[in-house]
Amino acid sequence: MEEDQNHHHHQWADPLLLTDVSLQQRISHQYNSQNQIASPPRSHFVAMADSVFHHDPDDGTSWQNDPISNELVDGKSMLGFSLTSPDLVICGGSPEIPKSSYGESPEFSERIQCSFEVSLENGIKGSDDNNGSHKNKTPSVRFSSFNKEFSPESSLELLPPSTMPEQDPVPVVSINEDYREPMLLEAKRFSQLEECESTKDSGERGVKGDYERLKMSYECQKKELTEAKRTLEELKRENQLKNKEYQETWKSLQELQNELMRKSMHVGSLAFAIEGQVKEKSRWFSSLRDLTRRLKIMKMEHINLFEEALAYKKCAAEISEASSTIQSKINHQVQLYEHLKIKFIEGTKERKELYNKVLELKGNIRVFCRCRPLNSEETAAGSVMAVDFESVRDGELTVISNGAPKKTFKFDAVFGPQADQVDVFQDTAPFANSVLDGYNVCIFAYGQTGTGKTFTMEGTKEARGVNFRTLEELFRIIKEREKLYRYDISVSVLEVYNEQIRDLLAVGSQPGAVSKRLEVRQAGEGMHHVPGLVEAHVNNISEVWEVLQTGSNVRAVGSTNANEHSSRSHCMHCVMVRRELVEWGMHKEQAMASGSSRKNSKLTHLLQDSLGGDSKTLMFVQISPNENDLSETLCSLNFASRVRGIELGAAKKQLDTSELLRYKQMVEKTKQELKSRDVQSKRMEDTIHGLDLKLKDKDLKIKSLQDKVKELETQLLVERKLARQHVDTKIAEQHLKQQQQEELKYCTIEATTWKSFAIKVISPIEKENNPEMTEQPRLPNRTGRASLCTAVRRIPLTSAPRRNSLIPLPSAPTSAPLTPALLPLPPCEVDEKEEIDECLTEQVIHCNSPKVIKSESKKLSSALRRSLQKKMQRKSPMQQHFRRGGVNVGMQQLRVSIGSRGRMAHRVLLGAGRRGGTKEIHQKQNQKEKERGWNIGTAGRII
Ligand SMILES: Nc1ncnc2c1ncn2[C@@H]1O[C@H](COP(=O)(O)OP(=O)(O)OP(=O)(O)O)[C@@H](O)[C@H]1O
Repeated sequence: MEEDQNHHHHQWADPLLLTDVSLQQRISHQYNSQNQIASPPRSHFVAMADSVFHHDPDDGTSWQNDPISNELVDGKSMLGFSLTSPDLVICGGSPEIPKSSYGESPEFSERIQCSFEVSLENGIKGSDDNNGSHKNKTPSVRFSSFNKEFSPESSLELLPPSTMPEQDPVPVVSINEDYREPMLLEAKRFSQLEECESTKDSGERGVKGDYERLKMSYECQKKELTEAKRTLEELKRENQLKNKEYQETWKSLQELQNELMRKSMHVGSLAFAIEGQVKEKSRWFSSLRDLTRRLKIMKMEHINLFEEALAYKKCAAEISEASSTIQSKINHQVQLYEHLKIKFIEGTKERKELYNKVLELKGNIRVFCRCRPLNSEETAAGSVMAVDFESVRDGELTVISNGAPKKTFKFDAVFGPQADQVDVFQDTAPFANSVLDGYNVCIFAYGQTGTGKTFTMEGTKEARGVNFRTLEELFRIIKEREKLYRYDISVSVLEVYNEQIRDLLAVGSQPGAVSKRLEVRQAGEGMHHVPGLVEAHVNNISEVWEVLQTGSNVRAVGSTNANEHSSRSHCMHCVMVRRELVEWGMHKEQAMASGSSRKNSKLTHLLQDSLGGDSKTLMFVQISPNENDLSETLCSLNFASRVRGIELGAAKKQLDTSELLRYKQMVEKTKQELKSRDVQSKRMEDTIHGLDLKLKDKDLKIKSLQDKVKELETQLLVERKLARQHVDTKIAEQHLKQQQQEELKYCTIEATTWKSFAIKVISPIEKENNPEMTEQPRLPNRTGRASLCTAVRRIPLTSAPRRNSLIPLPSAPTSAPLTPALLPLPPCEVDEKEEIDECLTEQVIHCNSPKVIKSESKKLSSALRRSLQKKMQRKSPMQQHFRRGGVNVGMQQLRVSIGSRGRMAHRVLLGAGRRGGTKEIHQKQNQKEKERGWNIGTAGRII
């Protein structure tokens, strides 16, 4: 812009210099030829950069010339200049300035190229006489601006006035440089004329001479005046013409100036717009850089994630391999476990058998003898002890009568008055184990009234009896075996009184109340039971206690001589145990009965199942220590001895103890093995569980990573697409703007009328999305001038060229080379489109370099070709033939013909009329079908 302005300045500065020099010459010439000027312009003219002033030093006034009329405002001078703008200087010219003087100006201006100040104060004839002192001064011209050829000290001076007093001073311009020749020549010519006239005057001194001289002078002046008048007229006319021309030129210049101003403004706005565009472009480039950087980062992340995913896949494969190994080990362990389980079951069975053998060795009916302590009354009465407890050892008991041992009894265990409930139960507990092993167990107490049967079996809250403790032991063992078995325990409490069975758990079973009559029945397998008896399910020992208390509270009680609170009845607690093997789901039902009993047929009937077969029986024979009860005691002990003696076979007792020991060792060994196997199996299960959890965690991680990779890929694709669209749009806009700028640059400034027309702007993106838009006819390119003020902007239809660094949309689907033979085929089906779409997607994702774009384009073309070939192959030759021949063939329309082997097959009946088309076409088609191995015309061919 600055250069342009300088250019314009130089271009328009020349007329200023031209005018100034011409003015200078004209002034010199005028004062030499006509010394008498009516109103001598004793003044100096100053030509400055922006205006020309006429200055009168006498009154100090200055006038500026009228730029339009080129006349001074007060009419004192005809000379003037106009400077309408800093760039444009228009010369008005004076009527006295001949045209020829303008011809010299360019050279002079070229040489000088400066503005200057002219001072003519002392060199003009007719100046004010009162200011004679000014005549001695030297007119001078001062330069105000110079190029490199002039130094700032350069000056242009007028010559000093003539020494002849009678003659008018002749202002002579002298220039102290070589550029003053034109002015010096003019001054020389004037001085020669002056010399000639002075010589003539010196020869004639007389009146005649004066007359003649005056006459000649008059004639001469007259002629000169006439000539001057004529010249003046011509100059006036010329001045008018010049004025007219000047006005036209002035108007033109004003228009041009206006146009220039508009253009300057337009250029300024364009510069502003360009600056904005440059900023926008830089912003977009920075955005693009940022996007590229992010893309790189995302690529790196993608690569890292991909590698991580691969590592995880590898890890998953390893885990899978480990899992399969573990699974095989588990299977092996499971097999081992099954084997051990079988062994365990066998061992358990063996243990049970051995245990039973041990019990059998000990006796299926075991008899414990328990003697209560003397009560307070007996002690107070000074009762004597009839039993010698000091000599009690190994189950032997000696009855004393009158201070001497009367009879010794031997039982499985003997508990004296000091033995508490815990001691008694220690030997009773193994029967609880037998109950859970599936044996019928019967525990009952037998004895005289008041000897402690109820105390032993039920006990008190502070000293729980055998019933409670046995059930407690049952629950303890159930807890131990809960992994192997599930047990269900129910309790029934009944009373046998006066040969009647009473359910103590039934509602309304209060003493004396009328209750439902219960009877003992025999089941199908010979088992005896009481139909309608309440069975209370118990899950823990507290429920057991409640049930026992309920039954105990409703027992029929009375008083005897020996027992103030005698129960007066037989009470029986039946505990039903149902066992279920956890894995096998087997069900077994067996029972335990306990009670306190007297000899009674009903009771015997009830205990029939528990007293025979495989059942185990424990009898507590309760005795009184009082010597007064000796006969009753001996009776009970004798009965118990018989019971024990009857059940214990002598042969069994004689079994070898070493064999029993060996069996015991085997049982212990099996138990240890089972325990260790259990621990091992548990460890393996825990390990497998932990590995399963790890595997699941890894699977979840892999899945989340895969999802993340997919998400990143999708995001990358979207961002690439957006960036590509954005950059394409911006490049297209940039391209359009550049083209407009180029058009503006090269357009000429001329007034031109345009017939405006609308051009639809098609962006590259629209063109991609609507390919048919590209097929619109292109308007012809305009040639010639361009108007700056057209109503519609001219926008080229050609889209901006793509950059290779960006991702171009593939144009293969429309530009793929299709051979004429392929063109008539119908468009691709959905699967082929999908294939192409896949190619496109793949291309969009991966093509980021020209090589890749080229290869992807090739891939796309080949995919298209493949899809079209598939399309051709998919249509069978027969179908193609029918399609080309114009025959509509469906399976229902085909006739079935019999082949050579008599098989039914579809046969095509093609009449010449149905095939359609000409014979030539038919022959060609036949030829093609033959080439493909099809012979439609063969009759009986199996299709
Ligand atoms: N081993 C013992 N230690 C302390 N006290 C006992 C013992 N045995 C019995 N007794 C007490 O003897 C009394 C009578 O006992 P219990 O009622 O159990 O006899 P019983 O045989 O059930 O009588 P019945 O046949 O008449 O019902 C009770 O007060 C009981 O507390």
